[in-house]
Amino acid sequence: MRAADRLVTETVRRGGPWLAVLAVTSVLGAFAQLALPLVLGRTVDELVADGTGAATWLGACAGVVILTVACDTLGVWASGSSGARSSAWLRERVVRGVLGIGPTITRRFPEGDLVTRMGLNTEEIGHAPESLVTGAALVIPTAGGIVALTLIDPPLTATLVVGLVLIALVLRAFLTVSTAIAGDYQAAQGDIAARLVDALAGARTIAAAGTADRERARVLTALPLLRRHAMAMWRANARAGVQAGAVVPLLEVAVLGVGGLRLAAGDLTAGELYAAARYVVLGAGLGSALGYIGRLARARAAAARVDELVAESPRAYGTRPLPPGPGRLELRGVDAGGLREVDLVIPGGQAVAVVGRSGAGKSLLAAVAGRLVDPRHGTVHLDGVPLPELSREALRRAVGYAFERPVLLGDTVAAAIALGVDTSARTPGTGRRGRRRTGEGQAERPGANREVVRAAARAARADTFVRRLPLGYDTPLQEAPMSGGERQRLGLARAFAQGRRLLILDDATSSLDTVTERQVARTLSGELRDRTRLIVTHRVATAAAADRVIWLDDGRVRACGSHRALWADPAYRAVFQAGAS
Ligand SMILES: Nc1ncnc2c1ncn2[C@@H]1O[C@H](COP(=O)(O)OP(=O)(O)OP(=O)(O)O)[C@@H](O)[C@H]1O
Repeated sequence: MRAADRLVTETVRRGGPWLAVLAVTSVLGAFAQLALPLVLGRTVDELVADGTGAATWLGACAGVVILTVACDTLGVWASGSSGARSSAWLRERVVRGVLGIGPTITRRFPEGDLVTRMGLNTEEIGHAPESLVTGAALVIPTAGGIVALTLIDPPLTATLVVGLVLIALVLRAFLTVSTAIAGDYQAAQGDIAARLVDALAGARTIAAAGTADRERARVLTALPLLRRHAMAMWRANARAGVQAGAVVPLLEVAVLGVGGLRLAAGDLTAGELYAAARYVVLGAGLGSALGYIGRLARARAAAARVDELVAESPRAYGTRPLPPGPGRLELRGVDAGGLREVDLVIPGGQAVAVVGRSGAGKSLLAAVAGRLVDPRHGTVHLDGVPLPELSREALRRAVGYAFERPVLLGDTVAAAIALGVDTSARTPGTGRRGRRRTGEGQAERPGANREVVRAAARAARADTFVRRLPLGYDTPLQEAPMSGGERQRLGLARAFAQGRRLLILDDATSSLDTVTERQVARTLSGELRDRTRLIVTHRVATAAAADRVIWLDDGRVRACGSHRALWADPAYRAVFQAGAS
């Protein structure tokens, strides 16, 4: 729990100035509470005596009550604001961290579980500032109670201290137990979210199979567990509440008994006895920290889950730029999960097809070639530079990826294509470069961006259907329902617009009709021929059109050569005849 506690502390510190306001109001409120019995006691004594000073003390009572209410009100505001700031800081950090790790994060954490950790759990940690500061402020009346009782009558203090030790033990045990229960509860929540996200991703399949009921049961598998944890939390709460609550009346009885005897003996005044009874209740008020401790327990449990994300090392980038070169790719002794001992040299400017049966490691090779995945062993060089030594910017500009099922990101169609585009990029096939606006020096020339986007869309044969959309390139993505092939073409356009030296197409033309695929193939071997092209494919025509073919089998390079030469091997032909399955 130590790492989780560190994360909670760090998050609390990010509450900003509102945290200070919360601390001040909590401390002032606590002192006001502490002062109330004193002023009430003095008022009683004045009234019992001649009553001449009673008005002054009544005024003091009113002042203390007003201060208490003001502190409470401002405290609520400050706790909300500091909590919101803390959560916002943590969310920013976690989202940045998770996105910085790259695609491997979803191999460790299911997507729904990730969303729960980044959403619900970070919000729970956001309650920590209030729980910690307000809870800690409860120590003030307790300490004040001890001091005041000591001043009134030292023997009464011993009674209070014994009661406080009992309450502290109850609270400590409650924190430990409820942190564990809250962790189990949150894990069950994550499980439900993970299954739900899977179900939503497969909504079409579920509808087609008519298995919605079965799916509902599968998504809610953890529901009984969730209930059990919730009940356990309530039981722990009730147990601790009863234990801490029982101490207070017992203490009161003990103090009133002892105090009564001392009043009879003339060692205490009636006002002092009244004040002593109030201070005991105030001192034992530590028991009301239960609510704060419950919230703190949930924050700690949530922090343990969020810390697992924060502890994942983000992908490290180097600082080197990419020197001029043709886009030569070299893999040496690469081992990565499903890939073993891969040694390859792909000369710059070649179109290389990657073929093999399903599961042979083609996508993994594509991922390693552009550093979506780092190999466990071995190195990948682009124009002589190991990929991890390249700066993020250099890598992003050099490598463009297109996938079989591209996810389009951005507000509009143009933005989806321009994702990650540097407008100094050369427009595909034109040799022209987009220009930056001079003068201010920061803003890109919008026209340049548009030029790159259009050229890339033309190269991917997407321009015609995009122009037919209601607002053309400015059509919001949500208002542009697209077929699988159209999405693939936008995915291709995005890759063409971005990757200046290496294009990696992972089954990225599989949904295109034959005519469009042929047109894209012509672009690849025509205006894009100056870039190295790594094309994962199941289609024989694509392999035949490539300069050479890498044939993968069970994670290893089985052969590498021209399609024509490889075709002589019946096992190679079988890769296509069997549909690579
Ligand atoms: N990031 C990764 N890290 C480790 N192993 C991986 C990774 N991605 C995939 N694998 C494993 O590598 C093997 C090959 O998967 P890959 O997706 O590369 O096959 P493929 O040849 O592209 O198959 P298909 O033609 O069906 O798409 C699989 O066993 C998979 O579990």
